[in-house]
Formats: sequence, C-alpha cells, structure tokens
Amino acid sequence: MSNLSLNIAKFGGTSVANFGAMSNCANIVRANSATRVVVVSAAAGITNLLVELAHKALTKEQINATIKQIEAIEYAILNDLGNPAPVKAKLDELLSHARELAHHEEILHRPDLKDAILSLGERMSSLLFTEVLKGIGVKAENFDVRKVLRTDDTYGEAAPQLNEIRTLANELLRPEMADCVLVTQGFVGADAQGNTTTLGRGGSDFTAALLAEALDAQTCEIWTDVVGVYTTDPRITPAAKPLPELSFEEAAEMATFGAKVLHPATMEPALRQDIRVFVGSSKEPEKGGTWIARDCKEEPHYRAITRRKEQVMVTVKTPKMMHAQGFLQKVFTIIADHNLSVDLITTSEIAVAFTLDNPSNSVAERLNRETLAELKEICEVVIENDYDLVTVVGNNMNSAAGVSSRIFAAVKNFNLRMICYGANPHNMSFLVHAKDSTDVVKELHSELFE
Ligand SMILES: Nc1ncnc2c1ncn2[C@@H]1O[C@H](COP(=O)(O)OP(=O)(O)O)[C@@H](O)[C@H]1O
Ligand SMILES: N[C@@H](CC(=O)OP(=O)(O)O)C(=O)O
Repeated sequence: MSNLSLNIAKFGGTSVANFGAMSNCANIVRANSATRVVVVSAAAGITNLLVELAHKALTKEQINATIKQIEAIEYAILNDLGNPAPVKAKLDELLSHARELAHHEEILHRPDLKDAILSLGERMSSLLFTEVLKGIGVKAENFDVRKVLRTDDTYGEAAPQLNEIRTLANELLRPEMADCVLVTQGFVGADAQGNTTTLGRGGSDFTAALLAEALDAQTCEIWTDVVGVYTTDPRITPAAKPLPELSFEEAAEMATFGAKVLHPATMEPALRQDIRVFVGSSKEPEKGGTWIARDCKEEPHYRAITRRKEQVMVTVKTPKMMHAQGFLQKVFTIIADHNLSVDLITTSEIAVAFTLDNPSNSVAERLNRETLAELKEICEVVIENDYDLVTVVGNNMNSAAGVSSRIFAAVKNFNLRMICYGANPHNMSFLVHAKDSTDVVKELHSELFE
C-alpha cells in the first residue's frame, strides 16, 4: 500500500530536552501535513542516567539521587504544560517503574531488566510530547511502539524483524494515523514474547527509518541540534561545513565510522525503499539541512571525515602461524561466532592485527571480552587500548590517482597504526592514538575542505 505523501519525523534527545525545545518540534510537525508519525528520543541526558542505573553498582542513596535527577528533568517539562493534570499520573507510573527496576536486585545481571529500564526515557518523552502537540492544536495520540517494532531477543542491540514490523505497522499504526498524528518511541522494541528490547544507543534514527520503510513513506526527517550532516563533527572543528546533499552510501559510511548524527543502521531501510532522508536542526528549521538520497548532483572524492572513539587494536601471534594452514580461519571463525565485525586488518607472516569497536557498557564490549578469551586459548593475544579510528568518506577513492597521497601528506606528522584503503570506493580509514585524533581530523579537514 503506498501513500500520496507520508513523512516520518524523528526528534532527538536535545530536540526534546525541555518544554521550549519540544515546542519548536511541535511547530515543525504542525507545519507539514504529511507528517503522521513522530518518533522521539528520550530527553537529553535521561538515557545516560538510566544506563547508570542499569549498569553501575550503586548504593541505595545513589539510586535515589539518580532517580531524582530524572524526575527533575521530566517534571520541568510536565510543569510547563498548559494542562499537566491528565498526564501526571501516567508520568508518575513510569517514574515509579524506573524506581522499582533500579532497586531490583538482579538489574546488573539481567539484560531484559536493563532494556526495560532503558526504554523508560522514550516512554516518558513521548507521553509529554503528545501533550505539547495537543497544546498547539494538533490532534495527537501517544502510540506504544512495542505493538509494532518487533525484534529478536538480543537485549541491548535487538535486531528488527522486518516482515513482522511491516505487517504490524500496517495493521495497527496505519489505521490510527489517518485520524491523528501518532507520537511514538524511538530506540525501543519488543520481542515475540512481548518483552521490551532496545536497538542500541542512538537507535531512534533507526526506528524512524524502519517505520518509514514499513509504512512506505516517501521521506524521513531526522531533527537534531545541527543544521545537517557536516564535513566533520562541528564539535571537533568550527571550520566544519553543513553538506547540502549526501548519497545513501556516503551517509551509511559516515554513520558506521562514527558520525553520531546518524545511527549506523539508519540508511539500510532508506536504501531498500528509496526513502529520502532529511537531517536538520529543530531549533533552526529555516536554515534547511542535508538531503540524503540515492543519487547526488556531485560525487566528490572527499566528502567528509569521521572519527570513532574507543577502538581496541588486537594483535594475535603464533609462532606456529608460519605455514600453519587454517590459523587465520580459526581466528576469524571465533570473531564471526561472536557476531563481531572487524574494520581494519593487517597481516604479516606471524601476526594478524585487527581493530574492535569497544564502547563501554555495550553489547560489543561484552562480546569482545568473550572473543578475546577464546582467542587466548589458541594463540598469544596483545591488546592495545586508547585508539581512535579516523575515516575519510568520499567517492571513487580507490580508482582515482592521488587521492591517498593527499590524505597521507596531511597527516605525515602523526603515527598511523593501521590503514585500510582500496577495498571500498567510499572510504579510507586509519587508526591513530586517541591523544592525536582531534589534531589529525583538523589537519585533514584543513587540507581537504578549507
Ligand atoms: N558529520 C557530522 N555532522 C553533524 N553532526 C555530527 C557529525 N559527526 C558527529 N556529529 C555530532 O552529532 C550530534 C548530533 O547527534 P546526537 O547528539 O545523537 O543528536 P540527537 O540528540 O538529536 O539524536 C551533533 O551535535 C554533532 O556534534
Ligand atoms: N535515547 C537513546 C536513543 C537515541 O537515539 O537517542 P538520541 O536520538 O538522543 O541520540 C540514546 O540516548 O541512545
């Protein structure tokens, strides 16, 4: 079933951080009659507080203090509503659920409880944002995304089940959106048993794209705190510039290699269904933003630079590797069995080095630990921390002359530990010491874009 014009709008944590920010978002929704589904993240800071409750061994007093911080942020929004009374009881219910889960004696060991508590940020913000919309005269309803966003049961990084999502969204969401704007939760899902799951940090963008795909939307808007996707993270250098256009491939590379403005999986549904994705600032919508689509007017060799922090370099060595057939295969079987993806690899006759993405409290961190323990059973393993991965994203990078030499010239004063170039036309990546990465990105940016 297709629609004349359907847009899914997603508002990130900073865009729903307080009543004023939510009001800007409400105006954006009201201005576009094609927007029938709104996906919201938790108010800025809330998910981090919930992560502390879920992952850190806190005293009772520390738990209570953290809940108080959450309550203060949510209540500040509630108290600014014209008519807070109808939602106060529902908000209090969600807060007491958070309290209960935080004090649960198994919270640190049960991934299902962790996801249940993490989901509460989005459940509270969607409740409040629905009221903000109603307050400016938009007919809106809060919709529990767990009814349609079916996932597997990999808590913390659940995989969406696309066929079920399509069926459920068309059965349960589509009929309701004809009548009003539905405000739902990003980042959250439910498995076949109805247990709450989450899609991984930053997953609300992915939710929006998944719903856009399931409902055959034409566009998906990601409203955030920057006026589009930039040549690099504007927090690294003020010289970063917003990009008017990007291809799906370029955007996917940027997201995968660290551009936090988009969740890495966001482009997958967009690419499958050819959904145009817009990224813009909810504070300054009039400034426009970046359009991400299949084809771009231009395909420059250098489009952007990204950085991904918290990388680990693993070197596996075995004297037996000399002529030892099957060693590499064993190493990569162990990695594959744990579902890890390796970005950079270098090999010599007696050693293989590769990188692992290792953000703290992530599913990857746990899998990395298990993987390394297994590798240690078959070879010597050296683990080095404190690395960042820097990537230049562009087009035809592996087939044009001089593309790599310009990059190497710009970073000649830094120690590059690993380099990956040539396998993909859209990127060139290298590992640098974390202490150098800001300067590396600045030097590269200055050479390629300024
Ligand atoms: N290439 C980039 N372009 C724009 N923003 C980027 C880029 N790389 C990283 N960022 C960071 O992403 C942030 C927005 O992402 P995020 O904090 O997750 O927003 P939201 O809360 O809206 O989801 C920006 O403030 C910016 O610092
Ligand atoms: N609230 C979740 C999901 C999310 O996507 O948030 P944001 O849109 O603010 O990055 C997180 O912080 O991970």
